[in-house]
Amino acid sequence: MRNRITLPSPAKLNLFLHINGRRPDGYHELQTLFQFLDYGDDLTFELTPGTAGVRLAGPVPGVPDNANLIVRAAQALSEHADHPLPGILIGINKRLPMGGGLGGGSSNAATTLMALNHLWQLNLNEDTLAGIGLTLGADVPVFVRGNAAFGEGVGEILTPANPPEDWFVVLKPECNINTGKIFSAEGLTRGTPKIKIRPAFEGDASRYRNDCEDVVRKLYPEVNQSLEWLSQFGPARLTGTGACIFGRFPTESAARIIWESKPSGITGFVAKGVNQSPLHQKLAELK
Ligand SMILES: C[C@](O)(CO)[C@H](O)COP(=O)(O)OP(=O)(O)OC[C@H]1O[C@@H](n2ccc(N)nc2=O)[C@H](O)[C@@H]1O
Ligand SMILES: Nc1ncnc2c1ncn2[C@@H]1O[C@H](COP(=O)(O)OP(=O)(O)OP(=O)(O)O)[C@@H](O)[C@H]1O
Repeated sequence: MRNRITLPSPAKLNLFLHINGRRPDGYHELQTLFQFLDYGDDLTFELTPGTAGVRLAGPVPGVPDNANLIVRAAQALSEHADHPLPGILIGINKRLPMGGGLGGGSSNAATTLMALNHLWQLNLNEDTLAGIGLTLGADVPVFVRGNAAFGEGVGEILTPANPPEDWFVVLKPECNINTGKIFSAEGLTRGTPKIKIRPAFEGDASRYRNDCEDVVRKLYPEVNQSLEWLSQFGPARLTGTGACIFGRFPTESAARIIWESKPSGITGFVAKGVNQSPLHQKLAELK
């Protein structure tokens, strides 16, 4: 049994995102296709016997520790313990932009649930962890399950999928977008009819679309400009509610050529789409 583990906390892309309607509680019914990227944050978990509680080695800028999804995930998990828990120190190597639509905070929460379930020897099953995750954010369950998936409901009803594992150029226009603001925007496309998602969409990237894109382009000219630039080289899409956008390429070298020519001032990265989460790959190696 190790006392210290470092685990990946990968990004996700919404390869497509349809909004089918609004529920009475204000949340939106979605259909989406999630894929992971082999790029993300790293979290280090260290048991500190003789102490109690959860501490972060350093703060996430702009996020008070008690609002950090890592701390909230650890607290939610600790309520399922039937034995005293040793203290834990968590280090964060943050690479994913916040408010980027890459699910960074949700992914951090899922990595924390998986890591502490192991280190605290709670033996909770995946269904229980995904259920705890959903109380923290709509995107947490897919990171707990670890398979590329069609998502329905608010993204928690998941059917494993196998989209092509292409390479992506991910660009982060210079703005942060609040998910709640986009979902409450007046002109948001909310009435896309539900599709039978399984066979038709998985491999047909030409049909991918994101219903948040029109509203985000109008509210954030930086996103509009970046989409216009990237779509010169093929279809470019928004992930989640933005601000990040992505273009897909069949090889790493094709993606890197476009990356090298990006306009100055835009940040981002090149990464491979993967259908098994890097978190689950690492956990399988540790077993
Ligand atoms: C856009 C996606 O990233 C697609 O994967 C997710 O649906 C967003 O997931 P998330 O960031 O975990 O979102 P949450 O933290 O659960 O929700 C933030 C806010 O967005 C709105 N929200 C979110 C998800 C959803 N299906 N309908 C909504 O209306 C709600 O006002 C909510 O208070
Ligand atoms: N550990 C964390 N890492 C990043 N953000 C966090 C964390 N904990 C709490 N947050 C809060 O969550 C907000 C959303 O962060 P996140 O990185 O998940 O955005 P996102 O990529 O747009 O997510 P999504 O795709 O789920 O909308 C941040 O603006 C921040 O206030």
